[in-house]
Amino acid sequence: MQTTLGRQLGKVAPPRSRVQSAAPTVARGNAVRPRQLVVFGSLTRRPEDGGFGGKPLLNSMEDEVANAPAGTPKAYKPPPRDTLRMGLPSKGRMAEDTMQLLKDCALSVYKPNPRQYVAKIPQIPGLEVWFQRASDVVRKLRTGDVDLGIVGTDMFTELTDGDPDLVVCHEALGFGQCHLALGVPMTGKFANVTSLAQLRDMPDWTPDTPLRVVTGYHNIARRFFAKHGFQHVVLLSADGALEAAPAMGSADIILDLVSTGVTLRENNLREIEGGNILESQGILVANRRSLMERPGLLQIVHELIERFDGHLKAESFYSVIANMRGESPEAVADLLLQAPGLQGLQGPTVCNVYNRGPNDSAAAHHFYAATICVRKKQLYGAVKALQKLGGSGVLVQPMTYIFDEEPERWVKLCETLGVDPAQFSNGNGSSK
Ligand SMILES: Nc1ncnc2c1ncn2[C@@H]1O[C@H](COP(=O)(O)OP(=O)(O)OP(=O)(O)O)[C@@H](O)[C@H]1O
Ligand SMILES: O=P(O)(O)OC[C@H]1O[C@H](OP(=O)(O)OP(=O)(O)O)[C@H](O)[C@@H]1O
Ligand SMILES: [Mg+2]
Repeated sequence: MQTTLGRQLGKVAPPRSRVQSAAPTVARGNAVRPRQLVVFGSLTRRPEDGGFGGKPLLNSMEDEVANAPAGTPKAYKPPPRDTLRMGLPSKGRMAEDTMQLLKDCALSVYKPNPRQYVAKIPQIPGLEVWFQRASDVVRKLRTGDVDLGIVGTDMFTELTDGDPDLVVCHEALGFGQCHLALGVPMTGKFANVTSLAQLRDMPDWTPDTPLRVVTGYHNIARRFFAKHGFQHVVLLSADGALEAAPAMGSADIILDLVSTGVTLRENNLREIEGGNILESQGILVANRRSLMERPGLLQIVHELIERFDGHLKAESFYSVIANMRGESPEAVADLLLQAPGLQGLQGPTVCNVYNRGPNDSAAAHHFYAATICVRKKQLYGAVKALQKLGGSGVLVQPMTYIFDEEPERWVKLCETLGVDPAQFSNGNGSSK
């Protein structure tokens, strides 16, 4: 997608003089859409620029579908297959975190060797795992070459543009948390720019000297700047280390992922008010048609949601057992139910402790063991409260899973798809 010039410049933007502004269209991949407000840099090749040797570049139908704007009728149909497929990121932090999540959910991904891109999950026999770059997971979900996938919200939003053929089955997998934001220099002409409105209203931006934004998220950027009334913007491309571009002079500002904020800060950039565009984390996405037409896929999604939710919910709780003095189990339960933070999820479990006094004599006090779930953040307060109520021998254990009767997300997904959740619950699914 880049010209020779782009490659010579190490994939970062061209100097301002080479930027073509005020072009009437914006291109991404092979999709061209008319737009007035935002222009693009000369590094992006348009289909009408022609291909090699002056001949137009030909694209496969699969490629057209993978990169088409949302809502485009899809002519491509994936080759027939009997297997069910899940795409997972093949490298980088998303890959590691995805594998960790599956491991935490007692799902082992069996990959005979590291360079092989297909794997099995023995606990879910009908499902093949295919490792792909995260962006390709999204593209293959769109074409239907994979049925399920785990990616970041950022990538999903950038590449699908609200495509109704894809369905988000789990929107918060608890890893890869970051946000997409503008990074603006702290010094120079930006020294006093602390908000989006101030950035937009700077007199510097004209058709000849547009605001140069370097980003890997052109679709999101185009929508964002148009929505916020920016008149003269040029989007430039780079594959990494974007934070260097303003200091290098090859861009004015950046639009990139931020997590700790260290990279921005170390490159003398800062976020501005109104410049946080999108919150992102790992999500589970499915091809809608696959969900409806491929036998067994919904059962697998049900199982994945149950396992993910069971694990993610458990992560924020401890199981706490305390020996409580009391007249009866009911009296102990009453005591706990009245104390803030000691009710557990649905109420405490209280049972007998068969204790003896010294030398096998009768015990001076009768104890009951009360078990409750306590939020990790509230643990210390809960222990103190238990002690105040006469609790002793307080045991704290990590939780592995908390399974609800039916996860809310699953019920919502069934509603979205117009299917009855009851037909998939309890024993009808794949292996447990
Ligand atoms: N700093 C970050 N903190 C949390 N999540 C991130 C961060 N950077 C990227 N991600 C998530 O990881 C996904 C993949 O990012 P990216 O393509 O940059 O790969 P990577 O894992 O950083 O590896 P590399 O950049 O070396 O290819 C992003 O789409 C985003 O969801
Ligand atoms: O806010 P922080 O915690 O500093 O993280 C933000 C950085 O992380 C990502 O880069 P990555 O490390 O993936 O390097 P890359 O630019 O080569 O992709 C992202 O593109 C930012 O540069
Ligand atoms: Mg990266």
